[in-house]
Amino acid sequence: MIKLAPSILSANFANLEEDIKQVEQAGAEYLHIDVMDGAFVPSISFGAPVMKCIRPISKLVFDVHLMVEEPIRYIDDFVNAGADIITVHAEACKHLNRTISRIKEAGVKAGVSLNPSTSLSVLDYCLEDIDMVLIMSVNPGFGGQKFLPLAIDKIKTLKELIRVKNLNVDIQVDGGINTDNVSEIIEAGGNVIVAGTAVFGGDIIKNVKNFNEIFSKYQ
Ligand SMILES: O=C(CO)[C@H](O)[C@H](O)COP(=O)(O)O
Repeated sequence: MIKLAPSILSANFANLEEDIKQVEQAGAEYLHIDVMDGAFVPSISFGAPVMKCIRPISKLVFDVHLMVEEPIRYIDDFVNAGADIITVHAEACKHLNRTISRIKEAGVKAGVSLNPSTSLSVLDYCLEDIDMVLIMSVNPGFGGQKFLPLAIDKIKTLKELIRVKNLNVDIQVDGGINTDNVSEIIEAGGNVIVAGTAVFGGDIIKNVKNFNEIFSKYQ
């Protein structure tokens, strides 16, 4: 199943409730929540208190992408604020194994994200323990960047690795995705598609429906 995860980084923060309701009404399944600390990435976005405020207004899967140094420090905060999935960057964790264990002990799904230049080999000793890999197709920190084509081979290789090991791990792809390039990403093996600008820029309901129409060809 291919799923759309609209990234609220590109939503209108003065109108967040309405924007979230629109993506939900239009048929998105996840809400991608980009948390940036101004250290691991240059920007600062928002933290668990904001997420706690939006949790009661939506039944979407809250898919939290922690772009923060040593995310282990914030796992309990985001679990208490209503996260369903917590994804951490391999590059940001001193102790990745411990961080994954902490997420799973807290009762939510665990994801590991890789920057564009990070090798898939960092997954060698954790792929069996996680629910999702997030392949960054831009350098994290900003919405509205151009998709990096190097992600395609990476997705294909990861998909094959998951197949050979007979695992049930989602491949999420994030950055610069729109209705023109999403088919190539799905054909490479991506099944959780993050889109910010291409969802929240313009007519939100129409944008979500356009993505879902493309997804329906692969279901
Ligand atoms: O993680 C991110 C940036 O670090 C964003 O989720 C990502 O860039 C999505 O935005 P867009 O679809 O506009 O590229």
